[in-house]
Amino acid sequence: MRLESTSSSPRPRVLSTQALPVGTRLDRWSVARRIGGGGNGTVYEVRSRPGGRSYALKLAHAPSDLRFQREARALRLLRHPGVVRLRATGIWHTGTAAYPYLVLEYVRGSTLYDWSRARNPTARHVASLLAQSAWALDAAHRRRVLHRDFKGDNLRIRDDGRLVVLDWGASWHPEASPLTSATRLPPGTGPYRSPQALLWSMQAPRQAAPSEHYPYTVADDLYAMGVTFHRLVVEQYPPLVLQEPRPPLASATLRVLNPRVPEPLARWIGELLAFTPEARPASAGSLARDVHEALARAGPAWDAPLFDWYEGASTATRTTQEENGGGAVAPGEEAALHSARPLRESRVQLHREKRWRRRRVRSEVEAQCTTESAGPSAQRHVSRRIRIAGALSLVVCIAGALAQVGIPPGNTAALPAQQLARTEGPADTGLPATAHPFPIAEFPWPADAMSTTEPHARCATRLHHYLLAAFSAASLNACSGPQVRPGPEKCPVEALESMRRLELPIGVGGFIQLDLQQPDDSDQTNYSIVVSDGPITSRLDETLGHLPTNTLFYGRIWTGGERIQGRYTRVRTPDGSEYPVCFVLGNATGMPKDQGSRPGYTRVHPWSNAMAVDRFP
Ligand SMILES: Nc1ncnc2c1ncn2[C@@H]1O[C@H](COP(=O)(O)OP(=O)(O)OP(=O)(O)O)[C@@H](O)[C@H]1O
Repeated sequence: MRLESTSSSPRPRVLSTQALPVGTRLDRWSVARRIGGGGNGTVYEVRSRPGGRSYALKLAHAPSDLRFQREARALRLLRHPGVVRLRATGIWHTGTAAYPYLVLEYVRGSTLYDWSRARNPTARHVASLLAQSAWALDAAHRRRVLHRDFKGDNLRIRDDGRLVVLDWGASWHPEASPLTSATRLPPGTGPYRSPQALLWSMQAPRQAAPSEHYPYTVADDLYAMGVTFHRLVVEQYPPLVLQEPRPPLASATLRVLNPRVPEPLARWIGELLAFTPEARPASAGSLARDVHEALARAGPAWDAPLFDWYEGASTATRTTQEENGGGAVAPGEEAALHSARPLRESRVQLHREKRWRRRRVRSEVEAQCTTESAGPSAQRHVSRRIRIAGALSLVVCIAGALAQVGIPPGNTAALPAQQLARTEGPADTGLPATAHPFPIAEFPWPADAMSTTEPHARCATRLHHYLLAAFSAASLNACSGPQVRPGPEKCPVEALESMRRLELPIGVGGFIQLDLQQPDDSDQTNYSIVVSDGPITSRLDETLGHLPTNTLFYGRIWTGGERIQGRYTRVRTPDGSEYPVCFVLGNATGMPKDQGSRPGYTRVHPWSNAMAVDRFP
């Protein structure tokens, strides 16, 4: 890889890996600005072409830094909305040194503590973030990945309130390359270390062999989470404890420091900070579920700002943020008008988007239901004899399908609609029906739109919906099973033209939520949803060319082969504009099926990529 200038202007002079000049090129990535630096690397905002999408490129300070390899491997194991996504890796060769780098999704927003200072959050906000970070850690722990440097500085809060865990360079996972460390404690940050880690490091020089390392566990990550949220709600670290305190650090103590912290929130934090690992929550997931359930019942006390420094602000000190309902700010931290305005605008935009989603998603479901129930006119006027034949086929199909999923045909009447839905609902996973990775108040999708169990107002019930769909399929296909994907096809000229105008070059890929009609439970269990042949609506989860986040992709999937194939031919942006496009699901070879798939029952990860193509394979 060469280091070069982006233009014909003189090549930028590189002074240090920690201060690359704007315009420096690392492979195809061009530096747009320096975001910040940590102990091991410097993070730059980069683009692969002018005006293109931003990424965060993290360049190692030390040549051949093994942490980068470790971070890349951990991130490849984790695909979760609460975990920063890895786009690419590379090595910058300069002189005789080779500096590894990672290209990550660029997470707009601010770090947890900055976010809190600028916003004076409510207990509900904080609990929502506690649940989100717990879901993200739980997803990692299920994959046997330990973060080992969990702290507020490594959490970024997006503008829409979603939390992303960054900096997995210190993480541990079964295939991690070993990090040599003089201290023998894993890399991490002092105040976030558990009492066990501190005690071990104090005693280790006498007791342990030089090669012995501290046995870091899930309980250490949970303790670090407790420290993070303790600092967040009382603006100080918890006391250093090296022997079990009597009485234990009670939630009451925390509430003395900040009486606005509701008892359950103080209790959760207290439990995370329990001296003995056994007294901490059994898992990050169990904590997340508790928080989520409590939030669903939380009263108005949870909606008051957590800090009182905003109270009593005279109108003279009120800022644009306050005037526009954006919440108060700390004395001395009032946002200047020039930054308050974008803040306000982004909030207004968020509201608009929420409203749009509510309408759009509803109309989406309605449209699909209407199409399926009404069907093409040929079907509507189908003769009585064909209906009878169709009904008979339907019975055979349902019996066949039930046999495939192991449900005795005689029991269909007793089946709740949820069990006939395509997704495995929380009941299948042993989770409470209310469980969701993001508390309802914070998750940008309306609960009704994402639910597979709630019948839609105009779509009688899921059962009805599926019966109608099955009836249509049975009538038309005579129970033909998975449909055959059509052969290769050129992308129509108008689609190529609109992709050119939308700056979607062939080969560019975007991150999508595969099936809009299924809840995003990706972090709860085994990362799978169940899909079947037919139309599909996916949601773009990032900006791609001129397509904004939340653009809908309309297409069709086929599940009959080794891999799932999908073609998208139309997109609709949040402002309602539609464009013809040609995108495939995954890449030219499709998308892998998850374990447990069998004919007629295809499990997949709920998140995937869609790639622009000039011909469908
Ligand atoms: N993907 C990202 N998107 C946006 N900002 C990011 C991203 N990754 C890191 N940053 C920001 O870049 C800055 C430096 O990152 P970071 O501290 O993680 O570097 P580091 O070398 O890993 O630090 P350390 O290992 O010492 O914690 C921080 O402000 C962080 O919030």
